[in-house]
Amino acid sequence: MPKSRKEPKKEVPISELEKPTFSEPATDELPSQTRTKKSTRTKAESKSNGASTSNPPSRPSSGIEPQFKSNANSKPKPEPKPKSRGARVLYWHRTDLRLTDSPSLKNALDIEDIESFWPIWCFDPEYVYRTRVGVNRWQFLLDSMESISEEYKKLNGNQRLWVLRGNPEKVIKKLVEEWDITHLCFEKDSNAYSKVRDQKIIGLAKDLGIQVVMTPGRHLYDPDEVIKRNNGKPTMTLHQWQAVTNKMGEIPHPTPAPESIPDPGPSTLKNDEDQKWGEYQGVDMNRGIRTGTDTCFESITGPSLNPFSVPTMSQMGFEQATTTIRGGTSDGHKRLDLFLSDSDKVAKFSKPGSAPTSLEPSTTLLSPYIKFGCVGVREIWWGSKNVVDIWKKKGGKGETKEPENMFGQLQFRDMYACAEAAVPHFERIRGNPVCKYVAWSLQNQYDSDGNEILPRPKDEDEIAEERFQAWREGRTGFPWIDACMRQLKHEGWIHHLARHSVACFLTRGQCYISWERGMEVFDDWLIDWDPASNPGNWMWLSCSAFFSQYFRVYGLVSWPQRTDKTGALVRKYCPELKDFPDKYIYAPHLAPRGVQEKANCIIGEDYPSPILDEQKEKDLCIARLKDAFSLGYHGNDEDVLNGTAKTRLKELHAENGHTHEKKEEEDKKKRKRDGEGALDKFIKREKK
Ligand SMILES: Cc1cc2nc3c(=O)[nH]c(=O)nc-3n(C[C@H](O)[C@H](O)[C@H](O)COP(=O)(O)OP(=O)(O)OC[C@H]3O[C@@H](n4cnc5c(N)ncnc54)[C@H](O)[C@@H]3O)c2cc1C
Repeated sequence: MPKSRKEPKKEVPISELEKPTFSEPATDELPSQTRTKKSTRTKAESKSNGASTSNPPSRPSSGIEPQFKSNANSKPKPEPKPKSRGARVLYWHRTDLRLTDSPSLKNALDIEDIESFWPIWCFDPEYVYRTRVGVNRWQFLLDSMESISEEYKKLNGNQRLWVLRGNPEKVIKKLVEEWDITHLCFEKDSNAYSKVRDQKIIGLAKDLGIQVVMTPGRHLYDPDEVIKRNNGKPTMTLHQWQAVTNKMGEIPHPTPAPESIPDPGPSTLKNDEDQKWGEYQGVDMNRGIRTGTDTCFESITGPSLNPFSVPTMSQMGFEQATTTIRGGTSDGHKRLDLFLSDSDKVAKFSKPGSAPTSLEPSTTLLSPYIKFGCVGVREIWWGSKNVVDIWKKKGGKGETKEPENMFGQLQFRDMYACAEAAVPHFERIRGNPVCKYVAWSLQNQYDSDGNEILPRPKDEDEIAEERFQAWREGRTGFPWIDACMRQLKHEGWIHHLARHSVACFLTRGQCYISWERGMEVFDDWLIDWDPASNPGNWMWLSCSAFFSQYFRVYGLVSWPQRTDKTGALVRKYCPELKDFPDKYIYAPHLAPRGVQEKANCIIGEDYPSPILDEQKEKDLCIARLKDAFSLGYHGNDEDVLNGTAKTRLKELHAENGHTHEKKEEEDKKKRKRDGEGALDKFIKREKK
């Protein structure tokens, strides 16, 4: 019997948090503060920097004195400070793994009279087990954590990224109690999951009597503010987003990176032996890539020989990554600098004009660095703006405009964020008010309580299931699709227009399979996966929302040929086809047997025959989408929720002859009319 998906997070009973503890030996000698920032900013000024704060600081009475030890180079040991004076700040890195362009970090460092400061990362078992993340994204995250840790060390030899393991509520409670925390600061996120989590954290902070400073900074404008100004509605077009944000003033300039970081306070934590830091009840969504034992959660601080360290892939039980794209704020900034160093490229950046077929990325490849907050969006925006302004001053002409230029790209990202934050169930069809209803094959199924049924029951549509697997594994028999899917799996990134191609093919182009299934594969494999951009773009490509020209379908041969007639990407990712002549590289099944033999690749044996008839399926898909648009259902309509919409739509397809059977019949008639087979044609031609 398939089980229903567990709803997020189980509350941890307080009793469990208060079990007896034992002490772990101290590992670090802590020097005195190298910098205690005395901010002259008032609280009102801090707020005007976008931060929202909760609860005035009130010192928790844990009875633990701050531990200050002298620096080897410094003079006499300072007297231990009496409690309840300076601020003891936890800076919680979640969506930002950078020091530059971080209004949130700036607000944290601007807190008056900082006594101790810990930049932390909290590995949440919910994230580690419940979220689909492939090996390449894991590796990218770990790289990015290492990279920011190095940046902290450069600013203050006593600092690092303090990596903790466990449910954030449990971990934060423990840190507040043991490290005597007064402030918890983090970058605000606006997506549905983060909001629920943040409310819990804010409630916890209130109970613990600490102040929360939550600052937006992940987008050009705070999505919640944009939605508020849009009367609570999502922005469903770039034009809508621009109309609202045009009245919100200039995009803020990036805040400078800090020049120094205060010292941390104590660097030890008691390990509660019986505390289950990795407690999680549900399906491990990453079990497919977890080939080893996960030792990440054995204690809150990680391995005793290297406490608070960034875990390795093997400590998390994961296989090695395959991607060549490595994470980190340092690499991200190198990539940004490289882009900005070519002013012509920046000024004339044109997304539709870039090549999905090129072996080296023809766009910036900044998306994974933006996703993990290794690079700030305002740095890209203002960096590009300055370059274009100087270029124009020097006489440059013919710059590209929105939406195809770099500014348009960043705006699209914000537009999706402002849609996701305002739309319930943005990541699925059922219950999603902006998603048009199409009777796709392999849609998610739900039990009577509305919970998704997982693991998925076998779908009755076996052909669709086979097509889906072939698409996922890059063996559709269409080299362009297969090369893109294999590149995606291997590298965790493909060009935007390659994503268009594979998404269109899977959904409204040919396969007629639910975008939810394709989105899930991207959830697994993309290193730049984003909870707004991924479902948003899948809805766009499947004409479920944002875009509706369902009759415009990407050709499986003509489209890649537009930018590369030689098929370089196919030759790289489908090496079995590498010796085909250019003429057949995107359609090797059309090559005569002799050509196949010469290329050492027989279609149907060494490389699959096409899984479907491109044109026939395209016609059928367009016809069905037309039917769906005529009924005009959306994911939250009662008829969709109770299943009537699916039945009505299927009846309409049958009435209009938009079924495989009818199409087959028509084709047969047509063949008869035109003459069947090669011989008939030959006779006809002779008669002429
Ligand atoms: C089906 C599908 C799924 C996608 N899933 C994601 C995703 O999970 N995460 C993600 O970041 N992008 C996603 N995209 C959007 C886009 O493909 C990538 O942002 C882009 O290809 C990243 O490459 P780049 O950094 O070189 O982009 P560039 O062209 O250099 O653009 C710069 C930045 O602008 C933003 N951007 C550009 N286009 C888009 C867009 N259409 N939507 C949202 N942001 C955009 C990205 O942050 C990108 O890094 C998806 C697109 C499709 C068609």
